[in-house]
Amino acid sequence: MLFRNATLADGRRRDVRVSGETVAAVGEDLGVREDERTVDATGKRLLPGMIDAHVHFREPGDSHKEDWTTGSASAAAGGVTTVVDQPNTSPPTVDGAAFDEKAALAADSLVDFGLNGGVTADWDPDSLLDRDIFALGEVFLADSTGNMGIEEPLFLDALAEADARDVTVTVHAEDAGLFNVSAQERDDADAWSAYRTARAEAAAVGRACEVAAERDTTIHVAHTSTPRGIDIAADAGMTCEVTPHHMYLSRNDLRELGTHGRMNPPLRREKRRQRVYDRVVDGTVDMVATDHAPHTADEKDAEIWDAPSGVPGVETALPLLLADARTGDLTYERVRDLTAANPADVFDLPNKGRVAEGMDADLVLVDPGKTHPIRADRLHTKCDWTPFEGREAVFPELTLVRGSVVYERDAGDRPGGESETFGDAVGRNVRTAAGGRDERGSEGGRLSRGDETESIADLAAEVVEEPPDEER
Ligand SMILES: NC(=O)N[C@@H](CC(=O)O)C(=O)O
Ligand SMILES: [Zn+2]
Ligand SMILES: [Zn+2]
Repeated sequence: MLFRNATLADGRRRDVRVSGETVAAVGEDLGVREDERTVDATGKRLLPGMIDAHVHFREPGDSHKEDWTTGSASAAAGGVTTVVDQPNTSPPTVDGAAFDEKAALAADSLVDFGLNGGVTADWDPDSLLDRDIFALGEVFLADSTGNMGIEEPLFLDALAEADARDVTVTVHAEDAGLFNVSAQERDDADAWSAYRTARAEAAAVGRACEVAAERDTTIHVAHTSTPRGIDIAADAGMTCEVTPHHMYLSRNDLRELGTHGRMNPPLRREKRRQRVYDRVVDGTVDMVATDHAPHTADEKDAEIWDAPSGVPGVETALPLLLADARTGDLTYERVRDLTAANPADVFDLPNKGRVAEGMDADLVLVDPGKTHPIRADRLHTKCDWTPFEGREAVFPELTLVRGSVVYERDAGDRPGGESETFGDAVGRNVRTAAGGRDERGSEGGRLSRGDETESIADLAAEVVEEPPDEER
């Protein structure tokens, strides 16, 4: 397959040839071969597929919310070519048998995948870490969907087990001891945000980074939602991700979203949202990951204290970022780094994340000139709703996973329209494909940052003093 005259993330115009599973050549005029499909990419952007390091595809146990077929179709249509599934399924992915059960289900995936291993009192590190897990996590330092919250001693055990086998640990950082219990007297949707305070996140991020640094290891902080949490992780030399809902939605949106806008960590004040967005723009944030957490609309239509936490997002993340690249709020290079190059570096996927010769042909073709409003009924997640209804976004026309077309839409049609087609379930475990954990480099691909870990204890202490409503 040959993409002719495509514009890459850095603005270069190039022909890109795909041969088998990889990018065979990137050049100025590669010449057309008779036996290959040619795509005229003039005026279009050809980007590396998104690596979404945080999704919940709900199998086994909750396939009425999502399954690997619908979740991965949603990913493919949104330009996501690798997903990382989290362990809070039923049963939870905390031992070798549970991992094997999930791995068999993931064979339905249209896109490449990683499967994380979880930590609970019942986990079995020996059998779990013997499998090709992607990372250990998200380790729940407070309860979220699945009630997998653990206490610090178990977290320390998990850090040691993972470090001994060179597995990265990812953390859901909230400190339930700092939740604002007085908010429980309220019954409006905003009460959830008042309850799970910004301070509870910052303190938990600080503490998790501190204990990791003391043990001379690193962690990746999942779904940071506050500027303070991001700064603490970055200053500690750790990595972090931000979700599209924390980039684009704030407590102001809860009037309209109601209980559908409940998630962990919750939506923050508008001022904090802006500062989170600034940190995505300036590169303090390492990656965008969706925390795609589907629940049905029926389930979400409950009292605020009864509704499940989580929103879908895997299909709309890259399209929303590309809409911002169109207006200039983000550069295409930043979008590439946030969605592909950085997750590939942080999680050690050397064949993914860039459009270059020899890399996996995980590619997304978009026409930056064409925006479409996000409509729930045109998305492919089983949960059938979106918190981003009506927002303009730039959807892919073509998505390739290791050279196979997994999603294609006629350039003239709208997303979710008649001319849309999906490919076969070609997805593979990215750890197994790389030859398993033992054969990967021992250094991992963590982004290097200054060694400023001494100040973490101070930062964490400072956070505990901080008044809850201060805008930091
Ligand atoms: N984010 C959420 O609110 N929910 C997630 C769990 C999680 O990531 O904490 C889910 O699995 O539903
Ligand atoms: Zn979480
Ligand atoms: Zn999650």
